[in-house]
Amino acid sequence: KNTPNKGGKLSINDFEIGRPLGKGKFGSVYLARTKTGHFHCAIKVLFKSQLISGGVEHQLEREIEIQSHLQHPNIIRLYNYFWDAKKIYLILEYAPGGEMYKQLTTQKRFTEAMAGKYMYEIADALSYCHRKNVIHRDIKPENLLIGAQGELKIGDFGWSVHAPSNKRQTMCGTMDYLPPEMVNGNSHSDAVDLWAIGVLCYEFLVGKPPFEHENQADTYSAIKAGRFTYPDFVKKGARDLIGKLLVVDPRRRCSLQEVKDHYWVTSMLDSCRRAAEKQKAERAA
Ligand SMILES: CC(C)n1nc(-c2ccc(NC(=O)/C=C/C(=O)c3ccc(F)c(C(F)(F)F)c3)cc2)c2c(N)ncnc21
Repeated sequence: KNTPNKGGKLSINDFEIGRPLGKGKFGSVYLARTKTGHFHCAIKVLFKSQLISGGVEHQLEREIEIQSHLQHPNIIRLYNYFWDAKKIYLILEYAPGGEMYKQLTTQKRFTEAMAGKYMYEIADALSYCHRKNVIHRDIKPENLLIGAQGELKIGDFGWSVHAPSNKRQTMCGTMDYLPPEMVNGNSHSDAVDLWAIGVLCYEFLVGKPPFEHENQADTYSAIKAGRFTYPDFVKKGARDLIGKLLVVDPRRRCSLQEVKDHYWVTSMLDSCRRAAEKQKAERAA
């Protein structure tokens, strides 16, 4: 396949750079394509100066190695990387659907069918990561993208070096997605991802996160108490799933497999598939 060759001496000269797709804290992301074969990708340019503060170079390289071995339909692929004197270039799978949070902002909130499908996709991607001993993917709408078929893609922006996404005012350094064990400064396990997708499911359906309050202190105490309410339009199935994820005791949260097998998620997946079949039949007709 004409993807950038692995391990070969790749350089920025092998690519034609297109329009900027956006700016992260550690650098910008551009649409690009390989000169030979016109393979479309996204290139994230990171400034070494901002990344490497004293000998974390090998840690970065090891972590990028881990990330480049993650291959899942709901995780943005890191195809390759290289650097020159000043910059690190990440060659990434391009997500034509753009940012999930922009969709959420324009649509205000997602239908149950979309929210359920996204919950299946993110649970599938995270169980893949956990099997590979990768946790703490920074799960929030800011780090999620949409692929060519409208599928959810986890795009990690500077995975180990958290680039606080300066996308939304409230999101900058937000703690809306922090679980109680982290608010209390306890150690955390992959159960933080379970809490985060509970917050995500709520935000997909309601349009704002469950513990959002005017001031941080109220948000903290609501998170620690696991205290939140549902608007009337949130139906029983969704409440059942969210209620099994937003559990203060990390050991009592339901597993990713239980999310994928949850009756609300499977019924929403079926309705999405039926709708897609119907659309395909109409197009074919
Ligand atoms: C602007 C817009 C919204 N945008 N942004 C993307 C995009 C998607 C994924 C990424 N992924 C990463 O950054 C991954 C980083 C690492 O795995 C990593 C691991 C260890 C490290 F030390 C490091 C290091 F940074 F510290 F080196 C990194 C980045 C941008 C995107 C896209 N793919 N398609 C369309 N639009 C897109």
